[in-house]
Amino acid sequence: MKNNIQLEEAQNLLLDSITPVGKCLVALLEASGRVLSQAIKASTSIPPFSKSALDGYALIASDTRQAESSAPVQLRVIEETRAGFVAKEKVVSGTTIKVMTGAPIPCGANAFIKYEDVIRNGDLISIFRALKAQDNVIMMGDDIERGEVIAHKGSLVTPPLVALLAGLGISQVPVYAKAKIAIMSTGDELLDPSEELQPGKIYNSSLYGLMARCSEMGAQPLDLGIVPDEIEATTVRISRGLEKADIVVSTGGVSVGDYDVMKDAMVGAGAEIIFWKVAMKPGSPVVAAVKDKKLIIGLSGNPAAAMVTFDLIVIPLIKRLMGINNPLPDKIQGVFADNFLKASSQRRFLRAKLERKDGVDCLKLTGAQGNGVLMSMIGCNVLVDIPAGSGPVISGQSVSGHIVGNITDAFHKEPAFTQSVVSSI
Ligand SMILES: Nc1nc2c(c(=O)[nH]1)N[C@H]1C(S)=C(S)[C@@H](COP(=O)(O)OP(=O)(O)OC[C@H]3O[C@@H](n4cnc5c(N)ncnc54)[C@H](O)[C@@H]3O)O[C@H]1N2
Ligand code: MOO
Repeated sequence: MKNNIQLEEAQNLLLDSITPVGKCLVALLEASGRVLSQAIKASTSIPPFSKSALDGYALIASDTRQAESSAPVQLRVIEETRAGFVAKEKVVSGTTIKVMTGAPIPCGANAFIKYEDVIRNGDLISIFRALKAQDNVIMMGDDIERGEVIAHKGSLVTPPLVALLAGLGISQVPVYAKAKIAIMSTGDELLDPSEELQPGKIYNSSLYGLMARCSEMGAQPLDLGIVPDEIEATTVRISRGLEKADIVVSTGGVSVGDYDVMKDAMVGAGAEIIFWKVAMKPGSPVVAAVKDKKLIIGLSGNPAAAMVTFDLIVIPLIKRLMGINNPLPDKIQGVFADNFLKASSQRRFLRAKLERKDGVDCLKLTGAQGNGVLMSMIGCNVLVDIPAGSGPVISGQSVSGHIVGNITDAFHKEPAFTQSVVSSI
Protein backbone atom coordinates (compact mmCIF):
# COMPACT_ATOMS: atom_id res chain seq x y z
CA MET A 1 0.00 0.00 0.00
CA LYS A 2 1.33 3.43 -0.96
CA ASN A 3 0.99 6.23 1.54
CA ASN A 4 0.56 9.99 1.20
CA ILE A 5 1.12 10.12 -2.55
CA GLN A 6 0.76 13.06 -4.94
CA LEU A 7 -2.63 13.67 -6.56
CA GLU A 8 -1.25 12.99 -10.06
CA GLU A 9 0.17 9.64 -8.97
CA ALA A 10 -3.17 8.72 -7.39
CA GLN A 11 -5.08 9.73 -10.55
CA ASN A 12 -2.76 7.77 -12.84
CA LEU A 13 -2.59 4.66 -10.64
CA LEU A 14 -6.38 4.45 -10.68
CA LEU A 15 -6.85 5.40 -14.34
CA ASP A 16 -4.37 2.71 -15.37
CA SER A 17 -6.36 0.06 -13.60
CA ILE A 18 -9.68 0.53 -15.39
CA THR A 19 -10.99 0.01 -18.90
CA PRO A 20 -14.19 1.39 -20.41
CA VAL A 21 -17.42 -0.39 -19.55
CA GLY A 22 -19.39 -2.09 -22.34
CA LYS A 23 -20.89 -0.61 -25.47
CA CYS A 24 -24.49 -0.30 -26.52
CA LEU A 25 -26.77 1.19 -29.15
CA VAL A 26 -29.11 3.92 -27.96
CA ALA A 27 -31.82 6.01 -29.59
CA LEU A 28 -30.62 9.31 -31.02
CA LEU A 29 -31.94 11.56 -28.26
CA GLU A 30 -30.65 9.28 -25.54
CA ALA A 31 -27.17 9.55 -27.08
CA SER A 32 -26.86 13.25 -26.24
CA GLY A 33 -24.14 13.67 -23.62
CA ARG A 34 -22.82 10.11 -24.13
CA VAL A 35 -19.52 9.08 -25.72
CA LEU A 36 -19.25 7.38 -29.12
CA SER A 37 -17.90 3.82 -28.92
CA GLN A 38 -16.99 3.83 -32.61
CA ALA A 39 -16.29 6.34 -35.36
CA ILE A 40 -19.23 7.46 -37.49
CA LYS A 41 -18.74 7.43 -41.26
CA ALA A 42 -21.25 9.19 -43.48
CA SER A 43 -23.14 6.61 -45.54
CA THR A 44 -24.65 9.40 -47.61
CA SER A 45 -23.76 12.98 -48.51
CA ILE A 46 -25.42 15.99 -46.90
CA PRO A 47 -27.18 17.39 -48.79
CA PRO A 48 -27.79 14.16 -50.70
CA PHE A 49 -28.41 16.13 -53.95
CA SER A 50 -27.51 19.59 -55.30
CA LYS A 51 -30.27 22.06 -54.55
CA SER A 52 -31.40 25.64 -54.76
CA ALA A 53 -30.22 28.12 -52.13
CA LEU A 54 -33.14 30.44 -52.87
CA ASP A 55 -36.63 30.88 -54.27
CA GLY A 56 -36.08 31.54 -57.99
CA TYR A 57 -35.48 29.88 -61.35
CA ALA A 58 -33.21 27.02 -62.45
CA LEU A 59 -31.36 27.69 -65.70
CA ILE A 60 -28.29 26.99 -67.79
CA ALA A 61 -25.72 29.65 -66.88
CA SER A 62 -24.36 29.94 -70.44
CA ASP A 63 -27.87 30.99 -71.63
CA THR A 64 -27.38 34.27 -69.70
CA ARG A 65 -23.92 35.09 -71.12
CA GLN A 66 -25.25 38.05 -73.18
CA ALA A 67 -27.60 39.38 -70.47
CA GLU A 68 -27.24 43.09 -69.55
CA SER A 69 -29.51 45.59 -67.87
CA SER A 70 -30.22 47.20 -71.25
CA ALA A 71 -30.45 43.87 -73.13
CA PRO A 72 -32.12 41.18 -71.01
CA VAL A 73 -32.15 37.50 -71.97
CA GLN A 74 -35.54 35.79 -71.97
CA LEU A 75 -36.19 32.22 -70.86
CA ARG A 76 -39.45 30.24 -71.02
CA VAL A 77 -40.82 28.75 -67.78
CA ILE A 78 -41.68 25.09 -68.44
CA GLU A 79 -42.46 23.78 -64.94
CA GLU A 80 -42.59 24.63 -61.22
CA THR A 81 -41.04 22.56 -58.45
CA ARG A 82 -40.25 22.84 -54.73
CA ALA A 83 -38.40 21.22 -51.83
CA GLY A 84 -39.37 17.58 -51.52
CA PHE A 85 -40.15 17.07 -55.21
CA VAL A 86 -38.06 16.28 -58.30
CA ALA A 87 -38.80 18.23 -61.52
CA LYS A 88 -40.16 16.05 -64.33
CA GLU A 89 -38.88 18.21 -67.18
CA LYS A 90 -35.30 18.76 -68.28
CA VAL A 91 -33.99 22.33 -68.59
CA VAL A 92 -32.75 22.80 -72.16
CA SER A 93 -31.30 25.96 -73.67
CA GLY A 94 -33.87 28.78 -73.62
CA THR A 95 -35.96 27.26 -70.84
CA THR A 96 -36.16 27.53 -67.08
CA ILE A 97 -37.97 25.86 -64.16
CA LYS A 98 -39.40 27.85 -61.27
CA VAL A 99 -38.10 26.52 -57.91
CA MET A 100 -38.48 27.14 -54.20
CA THR A 101 -35.55 27.10 -51.76
CA GLY A 102 -34.31 23.55 -51.17
CA ALA A 103 -35.69 22.09 -54.41
CA PRO A 104 -33.33 19.59 -56.11
CA ILE A 105 -31.57 21.06 -59.12
CA PRO A 106 -33.58 20.07 -62.22
CA CYS A 107 -31.85 17.94 -64.80
CA GLY A 108 -29.92 20.08 -67.32
CA ALA A 109 -29.73 23.21 -65.09
CA ASN A 110 -26.51 24.38 -63.41
CA ALA A 111 -27.47 27.67 -61.70
CA PHE A 112 -30.34 29.47 -59.99
CA ILE A 113 -31.41 33.12 -60.08
CA LYS A 114 -33.64 34.61 -57.38
CA TYR A 115 -37.15 35.93 -58.04
CA GLU A 116 -36.21 39.52 -57.20
CA ASP A 117 -33.60 39.57 -60.00
CA VAL A 118 -35.99 38.71 -62.86
CA ILE A 119 -39.11 40.21 -64.39
CA ARG A 120 -41.81 37.69 -65.20
CA ASN A 121 -44.31 38.19 -67.93
CA GLY A 122 -46.62 35.23 -68.59
CA ASP A 123 -44.41 32.17 -69.03
CA LEU A 124 -41.34 34.29 -69.86
CA ILE A 125 -38.72 35.66 -67.46
CA SER A 126 -36.23 38.43 -68.33
CA ILE A 127 -32.71 38.20 -66.88
CA PHE A 128 -30.50 41.32 -66.75
CA ARG A 129 -27.11 39.93 -65.80
CA ALA A 130 -24.92 36.95 -66.61
CA LEU A 131 -24.69 34.02 -64.19
CA LYS A 132 -21.92 31.50 -63.67
CA ALA A 133 -22.32 27.73 -63.35
CA GLN A 134 -23.09 26.79 -59.71
CA ASP A 135 -24.39 30.27 -58.84
CA ASN A 136 -26.84 29.84 -55.91
CA VAL A 137 -26.45 26.06 -56.00
CA ILE A 138 -25.86 24.22 -52.72
CA MET A 139 -23.78 21.36 -54.03
CA MET A 140 -24.35 17.74 -53.04
CA GLY A 141 -21.96 16.96 -50.14
CA ASP A 142 -21.49 20.66 -49.37
CA ASP A 143 -21.87 19.86 -45.65
CA ILE A 144 -20.68 16.24 -45.51
CA GLU A 145 -19.18 14.04 -48.23
CA ARG A 146 -20.24 10.40 -48.39
CA GLY A 147 -17.55 8.28 -46.68
CA GLU A 148 -16.29 11.18 -44.53
CA VAL A 149 -15.63 10.42 -40.83
CA ILE A 150 -17.86 12.93 -39.05
CA ALA A 151 -17.00 11.94 -35.46
CA HIS A 152 -14.29 9.82 -33.91
CA LYS A 153 -14.52 7.08 -31.30
CA GLY A 154 -14.41 8.76 -27.90
CA SER A 155 -16.19 11.95 -29.06
CA LEU A 156 -18.88 13.44 -26.88
CA VAL A 157 -22.30 13.41 -28.52
CA THR A 158 -23.29 17.09 -28.52
CA PRO A 159 -26.57 18.57 -29.82
CA PRO A 160 -24.96 19.58 -33.17
CA LEU A 161 -23.65 16.01 -33.56
CA VAL A 162 -27.15 14.70 -32.80
CA ALA A 163 -28.41 16.92 -35.65
CA LEU A 164 -25.73 15.60 -38.03
CA LEU A 165 -26.46 11.99 -37.10
CA ALA A 166 -30.15 12.61 -37.71
CA GLY A 167 -29.25 14.25 -41.04
CA LEU A 168 -27.44 11.05 -42.02
CA GLY A 169 -30.46 8.95 -41.17
CA ILE A 170 -28.83 7.38 -38.11
CA SER A 171 -31.46 6.62 -35.47
CA GLN A 172 -29.43 4.27 -33.24
CA VAL A 173 -26.06 5.52 -31.97
CA PRO A 174 -23.16 3.33 -30.76
CA VAL A 175 -22.07 4.66 -27.35
CA TYR A 176 -20.30 3.43 -24.25
CA ALA A 177 -22.64 2.06 -21.61
CA LYS A 178 -23.32 4.22 -18.57
CA ALA A 179 -20.90 3.62 -15.72
CA LYS A 180 -22.65 2.38 -12.58
CA ILE A 181 -21.34 4.06 -9.45
CA ALA A 182 -22.50 2.73 -6.09
CA ILE A 183 -22.29 5.30 -3.31
CA MET A 184 -22.59 4.92 0.45
CA SER A 185 -22.05 7.21 3.41
CA THR A 186 -20.70 5.83 6.67
CA GLY A 187 -21.42 7.44 10.01
CA ASP A 188 -23.56 6.72 13.08
CA GLU A 189 -24.43 10.42 13.13
CA LEU A 190 -26.10 10.41 9.72
CA LEU A 191 -29.79 10.66 8.97
CA ASP A 192 -31.56 10.64 5.65
CA PRO A 193 -33.08 14.06 4.79
CA SER A 194 -36.52 12.44 4.94
CA GLU A 195 -36.07 11.66 8.66
CA GLU A 196 -36.70 13.91 11.67
CA LEU A 197 -33.54 15.58 12.99
CA GLN A 198 -32.35 14.12 16.33
CA PRO A 199 -29.89 15.50 18.92
CA GLY A 200 -26.28 14.88 17.86
CA LYS A 201 -27.31 13.74 14.40
CA ILE A 202 -26.85 15.46 11.03
CA TYR A 203 -28.35 14.98 7.64
CA ASN A 204 -26.40 13.02 5.08
CA SER A 205 -25.53 15.59 2.44
CA SER A 206 -22.64 13.87 0.67
CA LEU A 207 -24.57 10.85 -0.61
CA TYR A 208 -27.03 13.06 -2.43
CA GLY A 209 -24.44 15.52 -3.74
CA LEU A 210 -22.24 12.77 -5.13
CA MET A 211 -25.14 10.86 -6.66
CA ALA A 212 -26.29 14.08 -8.33
CA ARG A 213 -22.75 14.64 -9.65
CA CYS A 214 -22.80 11.12 -11.15
CA SER A 215 -26.09 11.81 -12.92
CA GLU A 216 -24.73 15.11 -14.19
CA MET A 217 -21.79 13.15 -15.68
CA GLY A 218 -24.17 10.78 -17.46
CA ALA A 219 -23.29 7.91 -15.11
CA GLN A 220 -25.83 5.85 -13.19
CA PRO A 221 -25.64 6.32 -9.41
CA LEU A 222 -26.67 3.39 -7.22
CA ASP A 223 -27.77 4.33 -3.71
CA LEU A 224 -26.09 2.15 -1.07
CA GLY A 225 -27.48 4.37 1.70
CA ILE A 226 -26.11 5.09 5.16
CA VAL A 227 -23.89 2.51 6.88
CA PRO A 228 -23.13 2.49 10.63
CA ASP A 229 -19.49 2.84 11.73
CA GLU A 230 -18.96 -0.94 11.97
CA ILE A 231 -16.50 -3.02 9.99
CA GLU A 232 -18.88 -5.87 9.28
CA ALA A 233 -21.81 -3.74 8.14
CA THR A 234 -19.46 -1.70 5.93
CA THR A 235 -17.89 -4.87 4.47
CA VAL A 236 -21.32 -6.24 3.56
CA ARG A 237 -22.29 -2.94 1.93
CA ILE A 238 -19.05 -2.76 -0.07
CA SER A 239 -19.62 -6.32 -1.33
CA ARG A 240 -23.18 -5.45 -2.31
CA GLY A 241 -21.87 -2.43 -4.23
CA LEU A 242 -19.23 -4.51 -6.01
CA GLU A 243 -21.89 -6.95 -7.24
CA LYS A 244 -23.86 -4.23 -8.98
CA ALA A 245 -21.51 -1.38 -9.80
CA ASP A 246 -18.34 -0.59 -11.75
CA ILE A 247 -16.94 1.54 -8.91
CA VAL A 248 -17.92 1.73 -5.24
CA VAL A 249 -17.51 5.11 -3.53
CA SER A 250 -17.93 5.77 0.17
CA THR A 251 -17.68 8.81 2.39
CA GLY A 252 -16.36 8.90 5.95
CA GLY A 253 -14.44 6.52 8.15
CA VAL A 254 -11.07 7.04 6.48
CA SER A 255 -9.16 8.90 9.20
CA VAL A 256 -7.46 7.57 12.32
CA GLY A 257 -10.35 7.64 14.80
CA ASP A 258 -11.64 4.61 16.72
CA TYR A 259 -14.62 4.33 14.36
CA ASP A 260 -12.76 4.90 11.09
CA VAL A 261 -13.41 1.45 9.68
CA MET A 262 -13.20 1.91 5.93
CA LYS A 263 -9.75 0.42 5.32
CA ASP A 264 -10.51 -2.66 7.43
CA ALA A 265 -13.87 -3.08 5.73
CA MET A 266 -12.25 -2.91 2.28
CA VAL A 267 -9.80 -5.63 3.27
CA GLY A 268 -12.70 -7.59 4.83
CA ALA A 269 -14.46 -7.46 1.46
CA GLY A 270 -11.40 -9.08 -0.13
CA ALA A 271 -9.97 -5.91 -1.69
CA GLU A 272 -6.34 -4.86 -1.83
CA ILE A 273 -5.54 -1.32 -0.68
CA ILE A 274 -3.75 0.64 -3.44
CA PHE A 275 -3.04 3.79 -1.45
CA TRP A 276 -4.14 5.69 1.63
CA LYS A 277 -3.80 9.45 1.82
CA VAL A 278 -3.07 11.92 -0.94
CA ALA A 279 -0.91 14.97 -0.23
CA MET A 280 -3.69 17.52 -0.54
CA LYS A 281 -6.12 19.53 1.51
CA PRO A 282 -9.05 19.04 1.72
CA GLY A 283 -9.60 15.34 1.41
CA SER A 284 -6.19 13.95 2.31
CA PRO A 285 -7.32 10.69 3.97
CA VAL A 286 -8.78 9.28 0.73
CA VAL A 287 -8.23 5.55 0.40
CA ALA A 288 -8.39 3.41 -2.75
CA ALA A 289 -8.63 -0.34 -3.07
CA VAL A 290 -9.23 -2.87 -5.84
CA LYS A 291 -11.06 -6.15 -5.98
CA ASP A 292 -11.48 -8.19 -9.17
CA LYS A 293 -10.44 -5.15 -11.23
CA LYS A 294 -13.16 -3.01 -9.60
CA LEU A 295 -12.17 0.05 -7.62
CA ILE A 296 -13.43 1.07 -4.21
CA ILE A 297 -12.72 4.69 -3.30
CA GLY A 298 -13.18 5.84 0.28
CA LEU A 299 -13.49 9.63 0.49
CA SER A 300 -13.22 11.79 3.55
CA GLY A 301 -16.38 12.40 5.57
CA ASN A 302 -16.14 16.18 5.50
CA PRO A 303 -18.72 17.12 2.84
CA ALA A 304 -16.65 19.67 0.88
CA ALA A 305 -13.56 17.46 1.07
CA ALA A 306 -15.63 14.57 -0.29
CA MET A 307 -16.86 16.67 -3.23
CA VAL A 308 -13.42 18.07 -4.05
CA THR A 309 -11.80 14.63 -4.08
CA PHE A 310 -14.75 13.21 -6.01
CA ASP A 311 -14.16 15.87 -8.71
CA LEU A 312 -10.39 15.38 -8.85
CA ILE A 313 -10.14 11.60 -8.40
CA VAL A 314 -13.47 9.86 -9.05
CA ILE A 315 -14.84 11.89 -11.98
CA PRO A 316 -11.79 11.11 -14.16
CA LEU A 317 -12.45 7.42 -13.46
CA ILE A 318 -16.10 7.75 -14.44
CA LYS A 319 -15.06 9.54 -17.63
CA ARG A 320 -12.53 6.82 -18.49
CA LEU A 321 -15.14 4.13 -17.79
CA MET A 322 -17.45 5.86 -20.24
CA GLY A 323 -14.84 6.05 -22.98
CA ILE A 324 -13.47 9.59 -22.63
CA ASN A 325 -9.83 9.58 -23.70
CA ASN A 326 -8.56 12.56 -21.70
CA PRO A 327 -10.48 12.31 -18.47
CA LEU A 328 -8.40 14.54 -16.20
CA PRO A 329 -9.70 18.05 -15.47
CA ASP A 330 -8.39 20.73 -17.83
CA LYS A 331 -5.99 23.20 -16.25
CA ILE A 332 -6.31 26.96 -16.31
CA GLN A 333 -3.98 29.81 -15.43
CA GLY A 334 -5.54 32.92 -13.91
CA VAL A 335 -5.13 35.90 -11.64
CA PHE A 336 -6.15 35.30 -8.04
CA ALA A 337 -8.88 37.82 -7.21
CA ASP A 338 -8.91 37.41 -3.43
CA ASN A 339 -6.62 37.21 -0.45
CA PHE A 340 -6.10 33.81 1.16
CA LEU A 341 -3.82 34.55 4.04
CA LYS A 342 -3.41 31.10 5.56
CA ALA A 343 0.04 29.68 4.84
CA SER A 344 -0.15 26.03 3.85
CA SER A 345 2.36 23.30 4.52
CA GLN A 346 0.21 20.94 2.41
CA ARG A 347 -0.86 21.36 -1.20
CA ARG A 348 -4.25 23.02 -1.03
CA PHE A 349 -7.21 23.22 -3.40
CA LEU A 350 -9.34 26.34 -3.06
CA ARG A 351 -12.91 26.50 -4.35
CA ALA A 352 -13.13 29.33 -6.84
CA LYS A 353 -15.05 30.68 -9.80
CA LEU A 354 -13.62 31.84 -13.09
CA GLU A 355 -14.67 35.36 -14.03
CA ARG A 356 -13.32 37.04 -17.15
CA LYS A 357 -12.85 40.77 -16.54
CA ASP A 358 -11.48 43.04 -19.29
CA GLY A 359 -10.04 39.98 -21.00
CA VAL A 360 -8.29 38.74 -17.84
CA ASP A 361 -9.17 35.33 -16.35
CA CYS A 362 -9.75 36.05 -12.66
CA LEU A 363 -10.17 33.30 -10.09
CA LYS A 364 -12.35 34.44 -7.22
CA LEU A 365 -13.01 32.36 -4.12
CA THR A 366 -16.60 31.17 -3.80
CA GLY A 367 -16.62 31.48 -0.01
CA ALA A 368 -15.15 30.01 3.17
CA GLN A 369 -12.74 27.14 2.56
CA GLY A 370 -13.35 24.93 5.63
CA ASN A 371 -13.34 21.20 4.88
CA GLY A 372 -17.00 20.87 5.75
CA VAL A 373 -18.20 24.08 4.10
CA LEU A 374 -20.48 23.07 1.24
CA MET A 375 -21.74 26.58 0.44
CA SER A 376 -18.49 27.40 -1.38
CA MET A 377 -18.96 24.38 -3.68
CA ILE A 378 -21.92 26.28 -5.11
CA GLY A 379 -20.69 28.26 -8.09
CA CYS A 380 -17.25 26.62 -7.87
CA ASN A 381 -15.99 25.73 -11.33
CA VAL A 382 -12.23 25.84 -10.70
CA LEU A 383 -10.13 24.38 -7.90
CA VAL A 384 -7.16 26.69 -7.45
CA ASP A 385 -4.04 24.61 -6.88
CA ILE A 386 -1.79 26.12 -4.19
CA PRO A 387 1.53 24.24 -3.91
CA ALA A 388 2.73 22.81 -0.60
CA GLY A 389 4.81 25.23 1.42
CA SER A 390 3.16 28.37 -0.01
CA GLY A 391 2.73 31.47 2.05
CA PRO A 392 -0.40 33.65 1.85
CA VAL A 393 -1.88 34.00 -1.65
CA ILE A 394 -2.71 37.59 -2.46
CA SER A 395 -4.89 39.34 -4.99
CA GLY A 396 -3.20 39.80 -8.37
CA GLN A 397 -0.96 36.76 -7.92
CA SER A 398 -0.86 34.32 -10.85
CA VAL A 399 -2.29 30.92 -9.91
CA SER A 400 -3.25 27.73 -11.70
CA GLY A 401 -6.37 25.67 -11.22
CA HIS A 402 -8.27 22.59 -12.34
CA ILE A 403 -11.56 23.13 -14.15
CA VAL A 404 -14.24 21.08 -12.41
CA GLY A 405 -17.45 22.76 -13.58
CA ASN A 406 -19.05 24.71 -16.36
CA ILE A 407 -16.96 27.81 -17.07
CA THR A 408 -19.11 29.27 -19.86
CA ASP A 409 -20.77 31.64 -17.35
CA ALA A 410 -17.43 33.42 -17.02
CA PHE A 411 -17.84 34.88 -20.49
CA HIS A 412 -21.39 36.24 -20.02
CA LYS A 413 -21.49 39.93 -19.20
CA GLU A 414 -24.96 40.05 -17.65
CA PRO A 415 -26.87 37.40 -15.71
CA ALA A 416 -29.37 35.72 -18.06
CA PHE A 417 -32.27 36.32 -15.67
CA THR A 418 -33.01 38.03 -12.38
CA GLN A 419 -32.48 35.60 -9.56
CA SER A 420 -35.12 35.23 -6.89
CA VAL A 421 -34.29 34.04 -3.41
CA VAL A 422 -35.83 30.76 -2.28
CA SER A 423 -35.81 30.10 1.46
CA SER A 424 -35.40 26.59 2.81
CA ILE A 425 -38.65 24.81 3.64
N1 LIG B 1 -6.36 12.74 14.80
C1 LIG B 1 -6.73 13.09 13.57
N2 LIG B 1 -8.00 13.38 13.37
C2 LIG B 1 -8.40 13.75 12.13
C3 LIG B 1 -7.47 13.86 11.08
C4 LIG B 1 -6.14 13.51 11.34
O1 LIG B 1 -5.27 13.56 10.44
N3 LIG B 1 -5.81 13.13 12.60
N4 LIG B 1 -7.89 14.28 9.87
C5 LIG B 1 -9.08 15.09 9.84
C6 LIG B 1 -9.51 15.28 8.51
S1 LIG B 1 -8.70 16.38 7.55
C7 LIG B 1 -10.60 14.66 8.00
S2 LIG B 1 -11.05 14.93 6.40
C8 LIG B 1 -11.40 13.75 8.77
C9 LIG B 1 -11.66 12.53 7.95
O2 LIG B 1 -12.35 11.71 8.71
P1 LIG B 1 -13.39 10.68 8.18
O3 LIG B 1 -13.27 10.47 6.73
O4 LIG B 1 -13.25 9.51 9.01
O5 LIG B 1 -14.75 11.43 8.31
P2 LIG B 1 -15.73 11.41 9.50
O6 LIG B 1 -15.00 11.52 10.76
O7 LIG B 1 -16.64 10.28 9.31
O8 LIG B 1 -16.49 12.76 9.19
C10 LIG B 1 -15.87 14.00 9.20
C11 LIG B 1 -16.93 15.07 9.41
O9 LIG B 1 -17.86 15.09 8.34
C12 LIG B 1 -19.19 14.81 8.80
N5 LIG B 1 -19.78 13.91 7.83
C13 LIG B 1 -19.40 12.67 7.58
N6 LIG B 1 -20.14 12.10 6.64
C14 LIG B 1 -21.06 13.04 6.27
C15 LIG B 1 -22.12 13.05 5.31
N7 LIG B 1 -22.37 11.98 4.56
N8 LIG B 1 -22.85 14.15 5.18
C16 LIG B 1 -22.60 15.23 5.96
N9 LIG B 1 -21.59 15.29 6.88
C17 LIG B 1 -20.84 14.21 7.03
C18 LIG B 1 -18.98 14.14 10.11
O10 LIG B 1 -20.09 14.25 10.94
C19 LIG B 1 -17.75 14.83 10.65
O11 LIG B 1 -18.10 16.07 11.22
O12 LIG B 1 -10.77 13.39 9.96
C20 LIG B 1 -10.20 14.50 10.69
N10 LIG B 1 -9.71 14.03 11.92
O1 MOO C 1 -8.56 15.97 4.64
MO1 MOO C 1 -9.91 16.54 5.41
O2 MOO C 1 -10.83 15.83 4.12
O3 MOO C 1 -9.00 17.87 4.90
O4 MOO C 1 -11.12 17.57 5.51
